Amino acid sequence: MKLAIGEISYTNILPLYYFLKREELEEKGCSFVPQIPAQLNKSMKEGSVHVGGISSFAYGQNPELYDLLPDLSVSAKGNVGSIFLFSKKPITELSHSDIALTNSSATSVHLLKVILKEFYKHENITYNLMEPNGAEMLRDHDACLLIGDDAIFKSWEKSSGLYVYDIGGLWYENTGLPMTFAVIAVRKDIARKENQLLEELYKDLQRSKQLSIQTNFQTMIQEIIHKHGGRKEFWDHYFSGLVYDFTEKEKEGLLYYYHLVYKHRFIEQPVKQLSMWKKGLESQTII
Ligand SMILES: C=C(O[C@@H]1C=C(C(=O)O)C=C[C@H]1O)C(=O)O
Repeated sequence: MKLAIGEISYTNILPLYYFLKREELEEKGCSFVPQIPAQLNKSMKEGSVHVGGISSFAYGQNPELYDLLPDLSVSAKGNVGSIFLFSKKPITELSHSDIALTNSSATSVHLLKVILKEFYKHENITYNLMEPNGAEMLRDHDACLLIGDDAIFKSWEKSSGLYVYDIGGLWYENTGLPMTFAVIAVRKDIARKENQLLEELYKDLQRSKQLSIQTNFQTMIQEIIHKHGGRKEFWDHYFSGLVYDFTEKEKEGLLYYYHLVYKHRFIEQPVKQLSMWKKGLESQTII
């Protein structure tokens, strides 16, 4: 296997993958590995997956292992629409509470911890990682955090008197910055060995992103409705809130996130630079 490509198994990343020429890539030695973010983070670190979307938090834990593919990310400037805290109490009253966290995430669980500590000054919160099942999580906890399709489906349930907070929105209100939830990373060892194939994949990811945007996500949305249900207006609104670029502004937001997760010691080393992959060359570190 030349290139094992990780594919986050949530709807949010689909625009980057939907129009890939999968068969051509497979003929050239690529394979696709669909997994939830927490599994992909692990597979990339261990080396069984070589390139693809991972939690931006996972890059921050091991920046020495990866380069980031330029102009690609899963980000939001404000509400993200699929990362929610469902709470029995208002968010201002969560000190001394018990919160269940989905075990599928890395970025959002730490983002929530940072928001509650840094911006709300909450103390003594107990966090428990659990399978992403909202009803189970809320049985013995004051609140639960869900991400991806699990969060979307839970948000469709009839209102049950819960307070619902969009974590991307809370980040933006407090920082004025976008938040990058997933980056597209490549292991540095593979980037050197498989540079040409990587270039082809990169071009194809860019093409998929462009086609998705040009077609207003419509072909993709038809298929999503068939698979998951939901109204066209819901999905139109969802994709209009997601950002697939990785400009200086997203980088600024991400570096500020790394600053805060380091400040609260969720990562061991500060991350002040991002190492970007560059076609045909050694990676470049940018500030
Ligand atoms: C936008 C989202 O971002 C996801 C959140 C992740 C995390 O919290 O680790 C990882 C990958 C992203 O696909 C989402 O959950 O819908």
